[in-house]
Order: sequence, then C-alpha cells, then structure tokens
Amino acid sequence: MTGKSTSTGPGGAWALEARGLGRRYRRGWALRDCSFRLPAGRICGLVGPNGAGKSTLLGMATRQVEPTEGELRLFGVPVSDREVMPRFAFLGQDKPLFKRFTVAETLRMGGELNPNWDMAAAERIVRAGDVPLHAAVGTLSGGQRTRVAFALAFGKRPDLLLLDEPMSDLDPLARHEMSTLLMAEAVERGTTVMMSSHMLTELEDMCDYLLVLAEGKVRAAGDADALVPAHALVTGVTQDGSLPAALTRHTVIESRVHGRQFQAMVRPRGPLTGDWRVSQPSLEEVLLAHLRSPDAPALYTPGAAVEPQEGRSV
Ligand SMILES: Nc1ncnc2c1ncn2[C@@H]1O[C@H](COP(=O)(O)OP(=O)(O)OP(=O)(O)O)[C@@H](O)[C@H]1O
Repeated sequence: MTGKSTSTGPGGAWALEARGLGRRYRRGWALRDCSFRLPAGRICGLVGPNGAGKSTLLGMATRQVEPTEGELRLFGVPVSDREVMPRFAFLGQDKPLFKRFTVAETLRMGGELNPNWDMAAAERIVRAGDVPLHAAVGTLSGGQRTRVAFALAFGKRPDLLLLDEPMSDLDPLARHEMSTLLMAEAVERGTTVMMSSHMLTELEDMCDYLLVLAEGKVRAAGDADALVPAHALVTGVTQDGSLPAALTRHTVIESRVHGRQFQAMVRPRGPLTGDWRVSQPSLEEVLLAHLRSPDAPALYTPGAAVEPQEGRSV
C-alpha cells in the first residue's frame, strides 16, 4: 500500500501536506505542530526569521531530516515512501557540484542519476545564460554555478522544487535573472515551488502562496492575495498611551505607541469603525508584523489548514 491520498483542492492534489509535523533536536524543538497544505502548481514563499525552522521543514520534505512526530505527504504519498524521490528536486545554498567536472559532464551526470532526465531543458537553461558547456564548474562565477544547479534541478523534471535560499550569494542582477528563469520554467511546466528567502520584496514579486514560520510554529499559511486583505493598518491618536479599547475587539497582531500616535496591524473581526485611519498594508508590512509577534494567532486562508478531525482516503 502506498498510502496515496485522494485529497484534492481547487488546484488539484496537494503538493505538500503536513499534519502535526515536528522535529526535535537535543536543544529542543526546531519545528512543532506544523500543519498546512500547499496546493499543486503554486509558488510558495517560505518566510521566517533565523532559526524559525525553514531548513528543518525543507530537510524533512527532501528526506534529509527524519520527522520526530507527525506526517508529511508529497502529492499524497508519505515522504518516507521512496516513491516520492523522482517527484522533487532540491536546491540549497551550497550547490553540490563537482568543481572539476565540465558543465556538459555535470549535465550528463544528471542524466545518469535521474530516470526522467530532460537534457534539452537542462541545456537550454545553461545556454540561455551563455554558460560554456566545456568550462569546468570550478571556473564559473557564482551566478553561472547557480544557473548550472538550476539546470540540474529542472532537468530532473520535478513536480515539486524545494529551494533553500538558493540565490543568497548572488548579486541583484543575477538574482533577478535567476528569479525570472525560475518563474518561467515553473509556470511552463506547472511545477510547484517552495522557496525560502529573507528577501521579502523578492517573495512578494514571485510567490502566490506563503508559509510563515516563527519559533518553530506556523504563523500564517495560504494565498498571498488573501493574506494581505485579511489585515488592516490602523493609525490614530491615543488618549491614554494605549490602544483604543474598541480596537482590541479585533485581532491585534502588533501595535506600537509613539507619543500620542498609535499604529496597529489588525485582523478585523467586523467593521473597523472608529476615530482612526485605516489603510491596507503591503505584504511586507503584514509579514514583518507576524514575524515580530510570534504569539499572535496564526492565520490560514481557506484550504491551507489541515483540520485534525478531517478524514483521509487511503
Ligand atoms: N542538526 C541540528 N542539530 C541541532 N539543532 C538544530 C539542527 N538543525 C537545526 N537546529 C536548530 O533548529 C532550529 C531551526 O533551525 P533551522 O535551520 O530549521 O532554521 P531556519 O529557519 O532555516 O534558519 P535560517 O534562516 O537561519 O537558515 C534552530 O534553533 C537550530 O539551531
């Protein structure tokens, strides 16, 4: 029995589905009670401060880290099942390339290791960046090496591409070039992408889905387009140095008082009427508020949550 799930959402099967997923190290939990769904075909930004558990989650999704508790499924198949292996590709900060191999040899190795290898696609990615096929990988620039690593990842023709800050060592031009390449390839093939990054504006441009982690817990998950409008930025004058009582009826994610001015990021529970100004925050403002307030209630947009009582067909 493969344990295939028939769970589907509006976007088809769930590319990733975590239920009560956790990983404990000697020092404590790196990730705990992690439950979410990522529909297939989405480009998901994985956001969180240092030590939030992003690499741990990506490690579990790529079978490099064993979960301590809970379960994780890729396209309905438990990650412990070897059947998931050809379905994902991983690209991290360290590009595991052999420096003495030429680019052509590197791509041939990709062909040897992967049954579904698409040499034409891999070569197209390399050639589009004017990377010479006969050059040794060790002589390439950081941007060129990243391009070769991308070619290896996409040549595998994965259904799910997992990226752990793959562009952190690139200059802004090379980052832009790689992001464009990533988007074009993913959109053309309908590849699901989960990508961790500390560059919030980059995530805002690229991602249509977000998973926000802080202190090893999910803070928000779901459609980027729905997460932002669920929040409002409220500013006004405080009478007594604290937030107006009427505002505390809503879910306050973060608030600050400077002199007589207050500002609050809230998730309205009804009409936000009061003696204050209301504006729509940017995605960056919403993410920063959540990252600074790990105790604020987590937010899941419809479809992103996994209800514990929900049944699964196997
Ligand atoms: N192999 C390990 N042994 C012990 N503790 C670990 C190990 N890997 C991660 N941790 C701890 O787990 C927590 C989460 O780490 P993780 O690397 O997943 O965070 P992250 O969100 O990827 O951080 P960053 O943005 O800095 O890369 C941290 O407290 C970290 O010290």
